[in-house]
Amino acid sequence: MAPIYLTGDKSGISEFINKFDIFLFDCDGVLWSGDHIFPGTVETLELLRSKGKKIIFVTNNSTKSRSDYQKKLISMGIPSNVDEIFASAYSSAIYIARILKLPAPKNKVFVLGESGIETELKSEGVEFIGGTDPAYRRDITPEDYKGIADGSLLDENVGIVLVGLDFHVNYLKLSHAYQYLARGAKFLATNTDSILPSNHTFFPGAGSISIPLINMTGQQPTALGKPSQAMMDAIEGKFLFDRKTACMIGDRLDTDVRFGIEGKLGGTLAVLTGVTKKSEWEADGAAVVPAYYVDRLSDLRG
Ligand SMILES: O=C(O)[C@H](O)[C@H](O)COP(=O)(O)O
Ligand SMILES: [Mg+2]
Repeated sequence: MAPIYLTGDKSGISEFINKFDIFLFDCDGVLWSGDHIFPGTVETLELLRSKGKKIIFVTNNSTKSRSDYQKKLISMGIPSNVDEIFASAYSSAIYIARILKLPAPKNKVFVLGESGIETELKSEGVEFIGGTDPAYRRDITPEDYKGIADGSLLDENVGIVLVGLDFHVNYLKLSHAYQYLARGAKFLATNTDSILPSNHTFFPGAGSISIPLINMTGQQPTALGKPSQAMMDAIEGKFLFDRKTACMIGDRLDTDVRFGIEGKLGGTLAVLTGVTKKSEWEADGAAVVPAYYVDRLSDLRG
């Protein structure tokens, strides 16, 4: 069924808003593009809150922790508290600590990613190496080749390799990560988004960081961000909402809209300020089609 276009349709917009009690908001490509907030975003969230709607921020961006995101939201004029924020670094930490629960000592994580992952792993008491450690932010040396090959530079307690968006990925980190996977470590990814919408264009996404390891091992990582229903279950478990009264708002079909559809939410709204273009769901046989769409989030202000 073709999605309902709401931009400029006042009665359609109020019918849409009245239909839902809770809105799950994607961030990159919907609220902002990098550090550039889209005009009218603050007012649109205020409008929904003024109508008693619950708002949860659900982002695949693992570079920040929930408290980092709270700071970013507040810095952009969006009042929020940590409890309203669900990010892929957090859902990954929960999965590792509370679901995977590998027996010690071989339960340490080798991180390919930024501080957001480290903060959330720490908050769940999960040990890790790699990540933002400056010891890995350098060129590989002959000593590295030798030490990696004979294992003297590897940590035998690493049982998991977790890959997220890493702005400092390099040959040395990939070499360590590969060795751990080759030794049987679990291959996890915070998310597999191919590109990152930022500064009104696109940059390599987390999914593009794990590709070299997929290529080397032939393994696919277990992805813990949208559209993973493990994340939806965790959100529902935390907020105890009726899925039929919830709507997922996002800029990507393969993560956000699919997340809402497979999560059996009452609705999905696609916003055309990020990754997905209308032509993608208009294509013959398009697998994922949103229920509604707007040109930009602020169109919900009518
Ligand atoms: O590369 C990435 O990790 C993604 O592009 C980014 O995280 C998307 O974030 P979201 O749109 O889910 O807020
Ligand atoms: Mg997005």
